[in-house]
Amino acid sequence: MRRISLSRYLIEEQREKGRIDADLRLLIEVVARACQRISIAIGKGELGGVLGEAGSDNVQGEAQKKLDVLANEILLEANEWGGHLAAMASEEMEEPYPIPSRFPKGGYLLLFDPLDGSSNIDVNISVGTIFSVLRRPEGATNPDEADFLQAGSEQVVAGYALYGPTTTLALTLGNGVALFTLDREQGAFILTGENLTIPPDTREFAINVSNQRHWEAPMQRYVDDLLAGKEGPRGKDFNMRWVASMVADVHRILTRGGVFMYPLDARITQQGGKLRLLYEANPMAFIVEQAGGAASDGHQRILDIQPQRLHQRIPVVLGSKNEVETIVAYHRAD
Ligand SMILES: O=P(O)(O)OC[C@H]1O[C@](O)(COP(=O)(O)O)[C@@H](O)[C@@H]1O
Ligand SMILES: [Mg+2]
Ligand SMILES: [Mg+2]
Repeated sequence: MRRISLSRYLIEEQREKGRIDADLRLLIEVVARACQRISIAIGKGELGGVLGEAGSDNVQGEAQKKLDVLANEILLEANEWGGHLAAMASEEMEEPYPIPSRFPKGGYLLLFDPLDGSSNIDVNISVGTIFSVLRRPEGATNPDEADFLQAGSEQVVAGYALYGPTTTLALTLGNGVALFTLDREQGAFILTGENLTIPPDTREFAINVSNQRHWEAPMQRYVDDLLAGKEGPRGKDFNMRWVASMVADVHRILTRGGVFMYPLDARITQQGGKLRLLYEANPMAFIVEQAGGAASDGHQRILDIQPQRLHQRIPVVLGSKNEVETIVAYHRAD
């Protein structure tokens, strides 16, 4: 079997297929290397002193874990000097991070959720990193918040690393989704899947049902109908999974189908939802669509939403296409 490393895959994408330029190739390589470092830190767990609270809050008022802070620093440090970026934005930082003036600047913007699934860190359950790449708008030499407010359909690259029993990297350059597995001995990501495809139909859903009483009526009705199984209006039994790490739940869907939902909740109406549009919903929506799935906020395609704020949150429904369409139909009927 041909062993294709991420580096070789990217060089072929650049040289033979002309899909990416040298800066984008460097950017993806650097992010992947940062994810390897994060994977190593997570693997050390208690022995590396990386578990527990950092003792600070992020911009969303959430208590930061040591690993939230560490993963953020690793990504910033790895990406600031290569000359491929104009600025970065992170779930963990209030303002965009400008490239320090001592380094050259490039034509791309990088956005990330450095550590997704924070509540799972201390209990040794899979967590991840999610990233998204946009073009720097023309003339934006020192990009500010407004320059990051681009619809998800403008993303040029999106991906995630999943730190599970194995560390995997899912990547889309806008032409399907490829999957890489970290070879820990070699220190390299190796191609282990191409053109990942999410089956259009499913019998598996992922949602935090403990919030049911706070959801809007269409979502309550939909989940009631799933739980009614064979005897209910759907006429079939459904299985449920909820890792509480979006990366892990989305990865399962990419592997065997399913639908993932984090709906609006009466307690968080003000903030618009739980998940972040720019760091979580958009990159995952891009990946899922590239694998033949769909992603909606219940009413419209996530990738069409024009962001208003850097840390905007939205409801998320994504996964198997026909099931996402069914959920949208429940919302339409309301
Ligand atoms: O704890 P809950 O309410 O089930 O929420 C779980 C969701 O929150 C998240 O952990 C939010 O992401 P962060 O850990 O990056 O804040 C998602 O990964 C996950 O799907
Ligand atoms: Mg997250
Ligand atoms: Mg996070």
